[in-house]
Amino acid sequence: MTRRMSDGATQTSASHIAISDLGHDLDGRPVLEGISLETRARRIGVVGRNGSGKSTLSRLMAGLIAPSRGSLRINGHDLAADRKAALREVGILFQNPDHQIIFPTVIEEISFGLRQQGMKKPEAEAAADRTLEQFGKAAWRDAYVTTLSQGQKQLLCLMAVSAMAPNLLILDEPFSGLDIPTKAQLGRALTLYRGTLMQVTHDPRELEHYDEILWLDQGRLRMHGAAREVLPVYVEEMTRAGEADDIAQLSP
Ligand SMILES: Nc1ncnc2c1ncn2[C@@H]1O[C@H](COP(=O)(O)OP(=O)(O)OP(=O)(O)O)[C@@H](O)[C@H]1O
Repeated sequence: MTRRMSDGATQTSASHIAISDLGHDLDGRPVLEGISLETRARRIGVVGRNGSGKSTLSRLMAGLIAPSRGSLRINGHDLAADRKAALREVGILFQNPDHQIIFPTVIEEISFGLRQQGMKKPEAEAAADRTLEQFGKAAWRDAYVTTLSQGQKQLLCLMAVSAMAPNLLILDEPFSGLDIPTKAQLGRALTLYRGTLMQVTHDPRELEHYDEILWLDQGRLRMHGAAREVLPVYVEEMTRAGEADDIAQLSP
């Protein structure tokens, strides 16, 4: 549950994710099927090959789309049906920050989500200023977004979702395309986050210190367990697949 403290700052805590027999169709074709899991882990990695359904699962978890079958609850809420709960419970970061940023300046962008959560403009700007301070980026306040690099835009998106203090933060490959130092700096910023983090990535090295891994394979949950159990099996299978030539196969 998110709690607002006396100084106006918010505190987040770990989330309870409960998924039962979840299935989802896109263009009349099942892209997720028979997914059931329950977890209260704080750091969850999602792996799987291209097209295995990772982004679709992320969007379902964030309540951006409703499942075709089964149920999905975050801290007891059906987020696709309850947009107010979704704004409070979940934040999502996508791969391309340009798809996420809508305002011309940094302070407007960070304040927007807070206003969506019901804050008045001065209160939202004060909370946005606190977030900028926490990240050591107070100097960015009035900067135009167009002057930021891709990594800086991604950090802005991270600050904007962090300001909303969601209990579940979903990262859908936000670090692909960033250089190594920028990745490291964003990674450090994430360690400040106290809620549940779910990160989609193709790079198992990013998940070594995570608690649990979900491995999706052709829309099904192939494995769910501790990182030390799942990652070695996943890496071995991906290495084997890399030695084959299944990229040559076209879908019917
Ligand atoms: N808008 C859409 N309409 C129809 N099919 C879609 C749509 N978006 C995705 N798909 C299909 O759904 C399946 C799962 O896609 P999804 O993007 O969830 O996989 P992914 O694991 O995130 O892939 P990647 O690693 O390439 O990002 C794929 O077969 C994809 O082609």
